[in-house]
Amino acid sequence: MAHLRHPPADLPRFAAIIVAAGTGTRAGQAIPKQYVRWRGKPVLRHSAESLLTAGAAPLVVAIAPDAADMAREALAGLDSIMLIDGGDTRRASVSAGLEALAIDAPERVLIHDAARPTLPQPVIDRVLAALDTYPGAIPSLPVVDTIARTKEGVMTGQEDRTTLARVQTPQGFAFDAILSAHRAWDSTSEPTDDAQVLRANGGDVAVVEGSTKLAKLTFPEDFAMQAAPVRMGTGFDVHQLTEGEELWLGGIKIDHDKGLAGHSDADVALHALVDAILGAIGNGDIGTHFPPSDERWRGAESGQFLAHAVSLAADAGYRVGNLDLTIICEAPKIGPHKDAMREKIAELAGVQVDAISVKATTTEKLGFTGRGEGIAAQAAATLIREDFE
Ligand SMILES: Nc1ccn([C@@H]2O[C@H](COP(=O)(O)OP(=O)(O)OP(=O)(O)O)[C@@H](O)[C@H]2O)c(=O)n1
Ligand SMILES: C[C@](O)(CO)[C@H](O)COP(=O)(O)O
Repeated sequence: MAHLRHPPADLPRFAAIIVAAGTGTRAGQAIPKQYVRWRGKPVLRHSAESLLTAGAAPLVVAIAPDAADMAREALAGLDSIMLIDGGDTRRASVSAGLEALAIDAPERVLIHDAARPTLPQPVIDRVLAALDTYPGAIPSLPVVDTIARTKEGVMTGQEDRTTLARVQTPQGFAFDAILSAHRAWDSTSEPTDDAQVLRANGGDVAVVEGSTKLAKLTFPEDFAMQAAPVRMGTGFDVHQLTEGEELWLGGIKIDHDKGLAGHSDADVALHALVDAILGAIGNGDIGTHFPPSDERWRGAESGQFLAHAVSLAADAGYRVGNLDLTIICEAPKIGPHKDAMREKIAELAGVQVDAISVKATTTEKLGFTGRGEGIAAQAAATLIREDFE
């Protein structure tokens, strides 16, 4: 496994360290979490492949000494990998990786948690680009929740979240700067990341945009979403037909004597599709993400709701497989508009038109749809795990 190769000339040159020597105690899996199969392959292999594809050479992987067989199996067939023994803490594992690289020191190094399997190339690019200016760079996400200070179960204050960020890996460094910083660290305390180590030694750290896809697998529930290669969800919605409103259905404006009433454009068909997608990823419903109490969504085009649901599915590791929609009304006639709706929905969902079905039915003049008081829609969605062929 120690066949080192150089990256193609057009790729940025850097070394990388993946720290994979932890026990994964909080994840509660039968084996350390970095060796658990996740989205088709061991957790560790995902980011190893991403870093190698991005041009990391060599890629040092710090493992627990008793996990060598699992590590070799997880990384089988990958070139440019150096397996080394990690330490008792994350810091010690990183230090061991840096010392292994110091023998033939690279200019730059990325340090990454094995526990963050999905590593988008644009994040690597942003971190490396920041190293042109700074000795350190970290990907981060904004804090979206209120951050409270607490004592004995009672809130005692709050932080100004606009000054805070959630820090991820890979963290990038000028190699000599991070090696010196680790060597100088006072080992009576443990840093939670390497940016702290660099800053403690006087190095500036740039903050670049991270990715929700980089989420760390920490607890058992973080593994829950990964099991199924295909997930399905259903959605249902109703809006009232009233005079003086435009009629939007399936992303298409239809000439009709009445339109649907609602906080947004009231496109009942797209709303049912949004709920079907959110249902498939277990992420609430349209009201959770676009509450009617929020003035931003007054009169909003529902196409943006569908596009957002698709992006949430992508964040969870899924793409749309197919969408099946049934519109329930006496009028207008849906048939003449079906193809336009299919095309619009396919565009919003990022799939081919043949993955979209639009059907319509009446309720034989029964009930509120039969009396023309409203339109209902129901939908089913399948989502396919991104790595599933
Ligand atoms: N002695 C250690 C401890 C942690 N890590 C690595 O540091 C990363 C981030 O740590 P964390 O998610 O906390 O992993 P664990 O320490 O394994 O988890 P836990 O705290 O639940 O045991 C992981 O990829 C982990 O393998 C490491 O290389 N060496
Ligand atoms: C390095 C890190 O992933 C940055 O967010 C994080 O600090 C690791 O913490 P852990 O407790 O070792 O998981």
